[in-house]
Amino acid sequence: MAKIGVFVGSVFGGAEDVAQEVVETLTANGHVAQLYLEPLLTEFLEYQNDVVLIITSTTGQGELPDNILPLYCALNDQFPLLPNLHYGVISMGDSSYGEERYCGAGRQFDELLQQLQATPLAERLDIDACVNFDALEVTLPWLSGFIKQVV
Ligand SMILES: Cc1cc2nc3c(=O)[nH]c(=O)nc-3n(C[C@H](O)[C@H](O)[C@H](O)COP(=O)(O)O)c2cc1C
Repeated sequence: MAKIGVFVGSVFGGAEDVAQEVVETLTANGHVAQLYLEPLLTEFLEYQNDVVLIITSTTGQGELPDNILPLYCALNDQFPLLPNLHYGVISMGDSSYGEERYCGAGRQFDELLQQLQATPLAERLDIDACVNFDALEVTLPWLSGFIKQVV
């Protein structure tokens, strides 16, 4: 049983819907999962010896949604090293915005967590709204692989 924080970045609610399903699945698998919709650095740091999942859409031109941007900026500014943190990133986007911008928010978060010395438990999942109308179709198989890596 692991303690898993699910930190969400969403503009129109799609990533939030995915995150709610993810929390239900994690809980059904015996983990203690908590959803954060307006995530703060203090909340994130409570997981520095545990597991976090970032589930974020991309907005603007490859940018982070407003609700998760303060957490990203605080991590980037304070730059706390997190060598005991394990994580996963589910990044939602749309490839019609172009390669540079596609899933930019999740990519930025993934890169930052690697710089902070956290360890990914699975390769980032990029979900393309052009291809996957139902994000859960790709999320749930990815999540079952992720869960197997959680000790
Ligand atoms: C105004 C706007 C800007 C967007 N910009 C990007 C972008 O730069 N890159 C990308 O991959 N997707 C972009 N998207 C697509 C969204 O990330 C995608 O539709 C996502 O599933 C929305 O999730 P949400 O409902 O949680 O916000 C954009 C969507 C909108 C409406």
